[in-house]
Amino acid sequence: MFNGGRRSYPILGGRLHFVKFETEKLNECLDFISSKQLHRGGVDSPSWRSGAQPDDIVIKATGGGAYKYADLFKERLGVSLEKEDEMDCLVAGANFLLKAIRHEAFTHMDGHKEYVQIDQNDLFPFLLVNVGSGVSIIKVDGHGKFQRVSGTNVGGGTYWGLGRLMTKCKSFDELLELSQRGDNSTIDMLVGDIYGGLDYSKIGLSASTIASSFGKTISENKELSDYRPEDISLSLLRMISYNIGQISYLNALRYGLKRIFFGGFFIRGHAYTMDTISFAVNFWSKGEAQAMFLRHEGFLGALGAFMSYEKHGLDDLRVHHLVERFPMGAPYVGGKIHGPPLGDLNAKISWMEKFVQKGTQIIAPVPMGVPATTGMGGFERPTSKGDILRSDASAALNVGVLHLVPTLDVFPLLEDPKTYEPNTIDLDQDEFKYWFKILSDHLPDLVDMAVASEGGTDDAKRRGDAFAHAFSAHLARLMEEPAAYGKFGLADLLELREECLREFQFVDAYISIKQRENEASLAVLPDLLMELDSMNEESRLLALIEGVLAANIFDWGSRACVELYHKGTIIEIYRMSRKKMQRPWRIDDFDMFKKRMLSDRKDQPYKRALLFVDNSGADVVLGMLPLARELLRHGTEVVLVANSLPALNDVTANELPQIIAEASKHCGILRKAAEAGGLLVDAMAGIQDDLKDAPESVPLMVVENGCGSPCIDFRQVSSELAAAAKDADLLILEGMGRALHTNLNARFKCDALKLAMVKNQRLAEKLFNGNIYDCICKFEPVS
Ligand SMILES: Nc1ncnc2c1ncn2[C@@H]1O[C@H](COP(=O)(O)OP(=O)(O)O)[C@@H](O)[C@H]1O
Ligand SMILES: CC(C)(COP(=O)(O)O)[C@@H](O)C(=O)NCCC(=O)O
Ligand SMILES: [Mn+2]
Repeated sequence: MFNGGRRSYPILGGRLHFVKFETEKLNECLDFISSKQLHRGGVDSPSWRSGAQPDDIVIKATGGGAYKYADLFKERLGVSLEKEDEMDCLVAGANFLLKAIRHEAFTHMDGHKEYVQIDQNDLFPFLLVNVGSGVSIIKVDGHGKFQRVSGTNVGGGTYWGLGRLMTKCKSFDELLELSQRGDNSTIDMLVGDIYGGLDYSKIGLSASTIASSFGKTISENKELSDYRPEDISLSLLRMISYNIGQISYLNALRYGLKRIFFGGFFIRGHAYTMDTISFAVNFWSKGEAQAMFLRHEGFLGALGAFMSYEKHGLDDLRVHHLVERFPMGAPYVGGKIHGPPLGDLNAKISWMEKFVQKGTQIIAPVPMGVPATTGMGGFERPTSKGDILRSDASAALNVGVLHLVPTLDVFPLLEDPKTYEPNTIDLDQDEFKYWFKILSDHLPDLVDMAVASEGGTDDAKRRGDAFAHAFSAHLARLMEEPAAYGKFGLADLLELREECLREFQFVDAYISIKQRENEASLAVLPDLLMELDSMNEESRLLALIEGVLAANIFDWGSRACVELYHKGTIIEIYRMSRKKMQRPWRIDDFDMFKKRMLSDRKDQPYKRALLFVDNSGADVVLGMLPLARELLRHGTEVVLVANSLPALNDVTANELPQIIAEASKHCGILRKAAEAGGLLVDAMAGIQDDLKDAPESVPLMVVENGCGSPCIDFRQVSSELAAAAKDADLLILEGMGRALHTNLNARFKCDALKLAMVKNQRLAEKLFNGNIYDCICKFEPVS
C-alpha cells in the first residue's frame, strides 16, 4: 500500500514488542538478540536466510547507552548503533503515543485511574517530564518543536540509589514493594508534629502534610538500623515524587501550561508514586494543572528512536492502523530476557505449565500498583497494604504488543468517528464480574471444542490447557484492575478470548459444528425459498426478517442457546424459533422498514446494501442469504461482510463463497448475482448454465471485515470494506455481538437496520427491560 502518493516505498505491517531490561543485564540482552537473530529481522526473516551481512544492519538507539555500548554491539552482534538525540526521541515517542494509541494517557488521583481521550487538535503545548535516573523537563510545542526547559538530578536513580544504601534492598521492585508497607510519619516531620496534631488550615495544610522529609530523624537519637526499611522506602519515594511534581508544576506555571505528561521508568505504573505526583501538581496549581501518565511510560526514547527510521513511514500512522494485543509470551508472564522466544509455541506452553505448577503465581500476566487511596491530603498512610505489586521475576508491563496494520481503516459511513464508541454497555466492576463468570463457565466447553477441532491429540490437549490458563490469567488480571489494559469493553474481552485461542494455534475451534450446520441448512434451503416465493411481497419481507431473527438463535457463544441444541435437530430448533416469533418484537421498526422498501423506494431501490453476517449454518443460510436474495431481486447490489478470522461459530469471508455456490445450485437469482460478483468462478465450473438468457443481475459480493471477533469496532475495519462502503446506502447489522453488544447506539451516514435475538437474560433486562429470546428490529433511516 502506498501512502497518498507521498512515499515511493510501501508501508509494511509489523509488530512492536515492548521489553525492558536493566543496564547491568546488557549481556543477557545481547545473547537474547543474538539467539533470536532479532538484529537480522528474526530467524524467519528473508535477510537471515539470504545471509545478509550484519554490517549492513543499523539499529537506532538513544540515550547514554547508545554511545557507551556502541562498540559492544558492534563486537557482539556486528551491527552499528545509529545514535539519535535523546530529547528528540523522547518528544517523538511521546507525540507518537499521544497521537496513535487510543488509551495511552490517564490521570491517577487518590487511587483512581481514568483514561483521557486526547484531542489531536488540542494537544500542544504540553510539558513532558521524563523521570528516568534523572529528570528532564521539556516544553513541547508540536512535532519536532520543543525545548528542554529544566530538569532535576533528583530522580529515579536517586530513589533507587539512596534506597539501596539505606535499606539493603537487592532490587528496585523490592524497594518499591517495601514502600507499600511503610509509614512515613515515623521519619518525616509532618505539619501535625509541629502544630500539636492540628491542621495548619490558614495555608491549606493538613496535619498529615509533610513539613520536612526525613525531618523527624534529626531530633531523635536513633541510628539508621532503628528505622524500618519499609518506612524509609516510603519517605524516600514521597520525597522524590513530591519534589518532581512540584518542580514540574513550577515549570508548567512558568510557561502557562495546563497539562503535564510524566514518563520514564521510575513511575512503573505504581499507584502511590502517581498519586503523590498528582497531589503535588494539583495542590500547588490549585487544580489548574493536570498530571497525566502514559501506559508506555518507559519506552518514549526507544519508540522515538524507532520512529526515526524514515523508511517506516511511521509518522503517517494513525490510530486505526494500530491494534494492541495482550497475548501470552515472555514479556507477559514475566519472562526474563531469556524467556520464551517470541512466537515459539512450545516454549509459551511450557511457560504456562510452569506457572500453573507454581499454583498461585499465575493469577495475572502483568504486575500492578496498589489501587489504594492515599487519602484526601495525598499524604496519608497507604490504606491498603501492598502485597499486590509483584516482584520483577513475575512482573512485566502494562502494555501489549502493538500490531501495525496499514490495511485498517475507519469505516467511512460512521456518522462521527470522533464520538463513536463501539461498546453499548460500560464494563464497570459489577458488569465485569458478571462477564468474568459467564466466560469462565464457558471455558471448559470451549477447550473441549478447541481440542477436538485439532484432532484431540496430546499436543492439542496441552495447547488447550495452556489456552485456558492464559485466558483465565487475563480475566483474573482484569478482575483485579479493570483498567489494566486501557479502557476495556465487552467487545475487547470477547476478542481477547479469540486472540488467546489463536495464540495457542487453534485455527478454528468450531469448524466441525459450522460445517454440520451449513450442510443441514443448505439441505432445507430449496423448500424455504419455494415457500417464500409463493408469498406476496409484503408477507415475504416480514417472513424474511422473521427468518433472520429466528435463525440468530444458532449461537454457540450463548450458554442458554447451547443448552437448547440438545433438545432437537437444527431444523426442529429453527422451526420452533420461528413459531415463537411474536410481534411486536421488543424493538419493532419493521413497518417503517417495510414502508421504505416497498413504498418510498419502490421505484428507487437501495443502490448497495452491506449485510454484516453473523453465524454459520441456519443464521446465514436460512436467514441472511434469503434476505440478500430479496434485495438483489429489488435491484440492490449486495455485499456480504464477514469476519476475516474465525470467532465462535461465525461464518468467515473465506467460507462464504462455497456456501453461496451451494445455495446457487438451487436458486437462479443468487447464481446470476454471484456470477456478476465474481464469486462463482471456480465453484461453478462445469455446471450447466440454464440461465444464460436471463437478464443481467446486480452483483452479490463478499468482503472481509478485518476482524476476528464476535463484535465489530467500526474504527478499525479492512480497507476492502471501507472501499465497498463508499456507494452503500443501506447497512444491515446482524447478531448480538455486532448489533447489541456493539453498535446498538452507533449512528451511520446511511440507513441502518439492526437485527438480533437477545440470547442472554441479563442483557435483555438491562438494555430493553425485556427477556431472553426477545428480538430487536431497529431501523434508523438517515432522514
Ligand atoms: N526493575 C527496575 N530496576 C531498576 N530500576 C528501575 C526498575 N524499574 C523502574 N526503575 C526506575 O527507573 C529508573 C530508570 O529509568 P529509565 O527510564 O530507564 O531512565 P534512564 O534511561 O535515565 O536510566 C531507575 O532509576 C529506577 O528508579
Ligand atoms: C458471543 C455472542 C455475542 C455471540 O452472539 P451473536 O453475535 O452470534 O448473536 C453471544 O453469544 C454472547 O454474548 N454470549 C455470552 C452470553 C451468554 O452465554 O449468555
Ligand atoms: Mn456470532
